[in-house]
Amino acid sequence: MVTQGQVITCKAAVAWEPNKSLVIEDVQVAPPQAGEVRVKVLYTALCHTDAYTWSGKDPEGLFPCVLGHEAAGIVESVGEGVTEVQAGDHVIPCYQAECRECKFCKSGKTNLCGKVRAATGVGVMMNDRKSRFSINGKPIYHFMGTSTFSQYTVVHDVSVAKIDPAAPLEKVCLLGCGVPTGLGAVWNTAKVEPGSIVAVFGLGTVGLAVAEGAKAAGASRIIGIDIDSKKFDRAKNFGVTEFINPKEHEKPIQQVIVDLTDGGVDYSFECIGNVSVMRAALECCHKGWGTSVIVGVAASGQEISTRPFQLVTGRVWKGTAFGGFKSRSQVPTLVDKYLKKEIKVDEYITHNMTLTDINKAFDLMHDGECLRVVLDMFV
Ligand SMILES: NC(=O)c1ccc[n+]([C@@H]2O[C@H](COP(=O)([O-])OP(=O)(O)OC[C@H]3O[C@@H](n4cnc5c(N)ncnc54)[C@H](O)[C@@H]3O)[C@@H](O)[C@H]2O)c1
Ligand SMILES: N[C@@H](CCC(=O)N[C@@H](CSCO)C(=O)NCC(=O)O)C(=O)O
Ligand SMILES: [Zn+2]
Ligand SMILES: [Zn+2]
Repeated sequence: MVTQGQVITCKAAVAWEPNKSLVIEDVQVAPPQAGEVRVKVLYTALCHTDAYTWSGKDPEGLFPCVLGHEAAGIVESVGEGVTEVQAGDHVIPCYQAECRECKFCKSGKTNLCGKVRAATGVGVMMNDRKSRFSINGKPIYHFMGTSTFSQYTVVHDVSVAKIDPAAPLEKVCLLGCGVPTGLGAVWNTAKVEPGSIVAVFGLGTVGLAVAEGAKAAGASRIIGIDIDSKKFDRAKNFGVTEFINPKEHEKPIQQVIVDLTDGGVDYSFECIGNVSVMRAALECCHKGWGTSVIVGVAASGQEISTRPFQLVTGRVWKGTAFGGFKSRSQVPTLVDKYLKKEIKVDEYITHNMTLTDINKAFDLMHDGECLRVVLDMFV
């Protein structure tokens, strides 16, 4: 059946209102305009950032919308002027765009890209500032420029990475967010050196990927901190060498870590989204050089604080988006690394479900055993 140039009606999970169950709807997906790509999404995973926006706490959360940003699929058709991908290409949608032309892309200092960010932050496409999703004429907002909880989605051409077709899409969908974020936080943002002592706060997918990245970087000690002690056994397989549960200590966790490490860690990573933990993660760093990287996303209205003296005395506070990876250039390389068994991906997938079960899948994410749930979009 020829779909190119036609409106496609397909199934999507629509968030009509914050915190109300997602509803599987028949949505109309318009053809891609100039500079746009329509993707058949075959597999999507759920990330805690989807749950955060769905909760209503994200200032950029607009409703009704189609959430989802960790996925893999096949290009169905492309709009005018799109040269880097074509129908049939295997791709990973990238919420962090890479145009290679804007001030950010050319700076050599960041992976952030300015080309489409203003549009993706308000749920529309850049060309006409409108959505390509609708239900019987009512527009439904995009999310993060990806909206992968739909069997078909439209993305900007700067927001899609072409990958090796040999890669299993049901696995490499994870390379759209959580795993690269953790690895890149270590390799690109912190640039952890061999022999470093590392603290990882939060042992979910992102924290475990930090541990994996730190192990690969040659860290000598990788201290995992989580309020759920059941996380430790699994975390050992990702490189965590020691475990601390803050609930089992009277002293503040930063003091516990400083005492255990002769003055503090070289690098720490906050992978939870809790501003009190962000403070602890900074303050457990070694005086003079310790660097703390904020990875977790905290809700609107939340603010970080510490004594400025912590920074005056040489600690460095940083943050990372998508682990500092340049998406279109580096996601294909991560896929290749996975194919060469140089990075884990399968190990982060604890559940496989279908699009129709998406609400159950979100419930599962609050279960301590769950890392990533991958949805098969066409079953
Ligand atoms: N910066 C980025 O580009 C980026 C990308 C992906 C995800 N994120 C964010 O990273 C965070 C982590 O994502 P995830 O999927 O790994 O989440 P997750 O919920 O699976 O993991 C969080 C872990 O933190 C633990 N935890 C909760 N409160 C704690 C506390 N007070 N002290 C210690 N441990 C605590 C939980 O038990 C859990 O194991 C989220 O905020 C997500 O939105 C950021
Ligand atoms: N709209 C949110 C922004 C949340 C946020 O920081 N997102 C991360 C990616 S999380 C992926 O799971 C990010 O990349 N930020 C950089 C950017 O959005 O350009 C809010 O305002 O809280
Ligand atoms: Zn994410
Ligand atoms: Zn750019």
